[in-house]
Amino acid sequence: MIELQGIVQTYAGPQGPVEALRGIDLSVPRGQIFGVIGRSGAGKSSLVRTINLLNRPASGTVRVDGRELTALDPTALRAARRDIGMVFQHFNLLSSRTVFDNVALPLELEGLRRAEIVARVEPLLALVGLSALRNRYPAQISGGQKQRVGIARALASRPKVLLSDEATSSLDPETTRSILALLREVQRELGLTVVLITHQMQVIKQIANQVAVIDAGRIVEQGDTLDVFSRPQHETTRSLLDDVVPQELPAVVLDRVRALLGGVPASQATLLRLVFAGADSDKPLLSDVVRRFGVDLNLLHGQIDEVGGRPFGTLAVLARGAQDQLASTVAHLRQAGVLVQEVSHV
Ligand SMILES: Nc1ncnc2c1ncn2[C@@H]1O[C@H](COP(=O)(O)OP(=O)(O)OP(=O)(O)O)[C@@H](O)[C@H]1O
Repeated sequence: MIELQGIVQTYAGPQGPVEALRGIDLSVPRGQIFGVIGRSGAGKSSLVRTINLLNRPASGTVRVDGRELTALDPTALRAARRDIGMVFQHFNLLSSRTVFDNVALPLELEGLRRAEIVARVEPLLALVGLSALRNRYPAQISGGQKQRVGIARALASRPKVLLSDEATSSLDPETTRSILALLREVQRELGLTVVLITHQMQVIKQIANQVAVIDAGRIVEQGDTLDVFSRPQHETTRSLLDDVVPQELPAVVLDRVRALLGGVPASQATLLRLVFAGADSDKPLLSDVVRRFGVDLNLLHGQIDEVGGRPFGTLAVLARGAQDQLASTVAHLRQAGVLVQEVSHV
């Protein structure tokens, strides 16, 4: 649905040119919620604004729904942009217009008649849960409600693509959850393709089917969100993930392991970090290995969660038994689809 090829973006900075994007290739399939995560200054805003050419890249091509936007003249580009809605961190509402009139604005600019505008805006206000607040002004509603207005306005032109530039970054955690749930609902209901940029892994975890990690103007890792959460490859990904899925065991757990291991020969115990992702997390695998191989298991630490709506869990387990029992345990878990890491630095 969205194809970026060889995107380079350079700004004139006070100390010379700033290379914000250094050759980005990205392919976003139709109907996905595609998250782009990176630290401050990594190039996220530059990237998302390239998709609707709010930022025209120095080089590279942008294709949306089969049309090469970078090749269109200004009139054709204006028309093509109606297929691409955008939601902003600071909402960008007009303070002198009511909720209804903010949502209606893009339709007025398109030249639609009042009756058509009313027919489009009413259901959108219902969809975002704001029908009752239609006559309020932005100063009279909360941050979360403002973002609902922003989402309804972005949907007014019936876009196929919705871009979200840090849409939840200035909201509290609970409001963030409700706005992300709304984005997911409208994505499903309208069959949209959503590209969402964020610096919070929590946002990716809650909503994205696929994720790309951007670092210093380059995509350093991308894939299915559950795969990236299970097997992060790049240091930046691991460090961003640490907030929601601790990559190392806490010191207090390692202390407990040392206490449990007192006097046990090294060959007869192993500390395992297990990652359960997707359907595999439903199987009774741990009781299974205890029964089959006669190992002892101590559950030390863990969390069970959801990533992009699918089950995801990590567990730290101390397994004790004879060498062959331990080897069979690890092999069995791996065969069942569990990612098993043997932690050696205890
Ligand atoms: N208009 C501009 N002029 C000069 N430099 C810019 C401009 N816009 C962005 N930059 C620089 O380009 C780089 C990427 O910026 P960008 O805003 O895309 O990053 P970001 O990941 O969105 O950061 P943040 O999360 O802080 O908004 C940064 O080094 C930034 O300072």
